[in-house]
Amino acid sequence: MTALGVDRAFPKASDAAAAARAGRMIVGAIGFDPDSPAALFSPRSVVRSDRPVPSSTPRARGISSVATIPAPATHRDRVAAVIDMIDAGDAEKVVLARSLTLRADVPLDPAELLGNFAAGNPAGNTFGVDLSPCGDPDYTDNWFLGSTPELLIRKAGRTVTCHPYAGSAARQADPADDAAAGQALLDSAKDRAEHAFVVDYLRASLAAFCSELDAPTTPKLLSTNEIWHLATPITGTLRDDATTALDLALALTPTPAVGGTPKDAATAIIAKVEEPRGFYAGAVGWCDENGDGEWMVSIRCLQLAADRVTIQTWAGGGIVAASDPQAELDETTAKFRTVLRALGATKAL
Ligand SMILES: C=C(O[C@H]1C=CC=C(C(=O)O)[C@@H]1O)C(=O)O
Repeated sequence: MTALGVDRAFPKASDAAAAARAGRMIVGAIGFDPDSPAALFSPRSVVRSDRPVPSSTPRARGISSVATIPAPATHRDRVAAVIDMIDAGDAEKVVLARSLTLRADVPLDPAELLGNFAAGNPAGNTFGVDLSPCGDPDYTDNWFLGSTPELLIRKAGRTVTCHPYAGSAARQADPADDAAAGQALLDSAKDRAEHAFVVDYLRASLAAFCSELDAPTTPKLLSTNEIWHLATPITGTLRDDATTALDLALALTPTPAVGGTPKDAATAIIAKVEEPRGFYAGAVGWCDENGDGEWMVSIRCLQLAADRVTIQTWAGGGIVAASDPQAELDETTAKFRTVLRALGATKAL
């Protein structure tokens, strides 16, 4: 779907949700903090197509690293501190993230990056959103682009679908090693527990909206080019078809795939421990005039600044009692590869 022109911006997500219920098309991005300004808007026109985003081969763009926030050792320390908090009973799961600031030698074209993301993960959900509608000057003419595997919510008529991902292992170059890494993930009690927090949350949250719900108790093993994941397809039937896709997205985000369990305790810990996430780990998508639509969890993504050479990207991982700080740091490093590949920077870094 391509949305062109801003007819009206809705920096308050609740205003956008009211407009969607009144039959307006809404597209854009919601931040990790639901109270931060949203880049949601009613477009002037929309072009819908069943065809995937055309892919392009990433070209080397002289990408260099400017900053790692926080330093890798600090991320490890934060993971250790959060494990202590979990042991003390403050939360059961907390997703901790870190970010990289990068610089390109030449200005980057958002349309070209979109094609690069599409090429890196054809089965993924490629997105590009102009963040200007949020109204914060820091985001004017900034683009938010990525290729996420994770469907927060899709609504078509009364049918809703979620496809949560949680539990990760890096893909390996050698096919036998790669298959073993996937199998080890599927067999890992720690990763199964980390995944179950997300499915339990969605089951409980969707029960408030759905008359029927199918949420399997056993996850599937799926992969992107870079990562093996545990994932569970969930489907439900809405009780009230006046509920829009945007209502559901706002009710669900952030799930424990990017926040934690319990939700409020985990997000309070994230706010205390981490730098603000901006639009990373929020949601990106659309809701049409009938309330149908699709919202993706905004991970495996970057923010391209108005200068077109400054890039910020994030990667996170779920921390549970059995997590290991070094393994969590390595997991975020592996997750950065989706973005680095789209930037043509895998070798450079
Ligand atoms: C938070 C991210 O991934 C989430 C989605 C899949 C697997 C995850 C994990 O294994 O921790 C995370 O929950 C990210 O990519 O930044």
